[in-house]
Amino acid sequence: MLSLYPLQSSKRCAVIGGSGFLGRHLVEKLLGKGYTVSVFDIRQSYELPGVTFHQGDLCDKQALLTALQGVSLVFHCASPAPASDDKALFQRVNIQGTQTVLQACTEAGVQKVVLTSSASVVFEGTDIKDGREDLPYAKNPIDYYTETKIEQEKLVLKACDKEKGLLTVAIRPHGIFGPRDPQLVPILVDTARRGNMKFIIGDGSNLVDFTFVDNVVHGLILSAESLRPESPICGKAYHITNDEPVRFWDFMSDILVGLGYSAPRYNLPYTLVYGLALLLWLLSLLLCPLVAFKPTFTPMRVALAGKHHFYSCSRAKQDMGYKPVVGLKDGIRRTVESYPHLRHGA
Ligand SMILES: NC(=O)C1=CN([C@@H]2O[C@H](COP(=O)(O)OP(=O)(O)OC[C@H]3O[C@@H](n4cnc5c(N)ncnc54)[C@H](OP(=O)(O)O)[C@@H]3O)[C@@H](O)[C@H]2O)C=CC1
Ligand SMILES: CC(C)CCC[C@@H](C)[C@H]1CC[C@H]2C3=C(CC[C@]12C)[C@@]1(C)CCC(=O)C[C@@H]1CC3
Repeated sequence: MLSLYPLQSSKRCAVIGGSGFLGRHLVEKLLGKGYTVSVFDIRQSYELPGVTFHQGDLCDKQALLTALQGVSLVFHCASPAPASDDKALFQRVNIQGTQTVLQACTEAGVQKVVLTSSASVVFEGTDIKDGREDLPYAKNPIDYYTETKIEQEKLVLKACDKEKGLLTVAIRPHGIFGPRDPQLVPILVDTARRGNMKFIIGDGSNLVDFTFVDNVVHGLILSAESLRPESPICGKAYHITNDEPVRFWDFMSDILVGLGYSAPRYNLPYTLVYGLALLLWLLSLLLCPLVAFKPTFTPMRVALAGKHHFYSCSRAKQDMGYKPVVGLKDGIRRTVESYPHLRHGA
């Protein structure tokens, strides 16, 4: 029963991965809503009044237990970056580490766990249009990141147990963007600066979701505040997007042009680029003991750039009243303005 730990304040929470892009936006919003926040992360990237930092690896249960003292709500937003492509690291952090997080939460008397999963858990490199949460998990995940995010989500949802007093939910955002994002805009600009953003992969008509970070934060907090024993959201996964599918290449062009770069113009056949990306990836695996090179166009990125992948968030609308708080155009404008150092010529 939830009354097992009555002394814990419902406004005291922990954000695991709170030094990262999404985690820090979440922490800032939580503070604004009157929460007291403990951040647990492998690194400390900022200081803020009202935040206690605990630096440590989430695979270390003792370190977690210290950070979770008196905490009733945990947001789990930590993961190695997809670009690392390090199988052992993903398994250790996303699978074993998540098991450790769940054990520590149980031992510390935490009542609610909100996982940041990913809509990619159902993406296998083929088109997804208006995908709902009942789509099966990818049988052939396209990379180790996706493979371990699937196992992580399963673990967290299975841990939901009203009798034991632990409620869990998984939020699945897609293509998060916004100020301070270390992936999407920096990789895009780096590729453009090297002269490799001239081409459109496929015919350019594929629709995808990109989600402004504030909308993800809104979905995370909404789910935490809706998570009660009688709520329909217990033990379930929810897509959280901007609910405005956009052509992948229009979105990329808006960011590039906004930052003073040219939009890609020439089309290349999807299968050709995907085949080349696969070949390069295999080569990088074979040659890694001799030379370390990381291809920009990985099979996952090519699939994301050339296929439809947009998701329905009607379940989140229905069960928790979710509605995006920032529109796509506004999100793109705010993002572009936040990267003066990445502008062309800067
Ligand atoms: N960005 C996106 O488009 C999407 C992200 N997600 C999910 O959202 C979550 C947040 O992603 P995002 O903010 O983009 O990622 P970031 O890399 O910016 O944030 C993740 C944070 O977790 C930290 N971390 C990594 N390993 C450990 C560990 N062993 N112990 C403690 N902390 C650790 C990272 O540190 P360090 O940087 O040193 O590794 C980083 O500070 C992730 O779970 C991701 O899978 C889901 C869908 C889309
Ligand atoms: C070089 C270009 C073809 C593409 C540059 C932009 C990409 C770096 C990004 C476009 C879609 C993004 C995306 C993710 C990471 C960055 C992109 C590939 C995720 C894989 C991040 C983690 C997730 O859970 C899913 C995301 C899907 C979209």
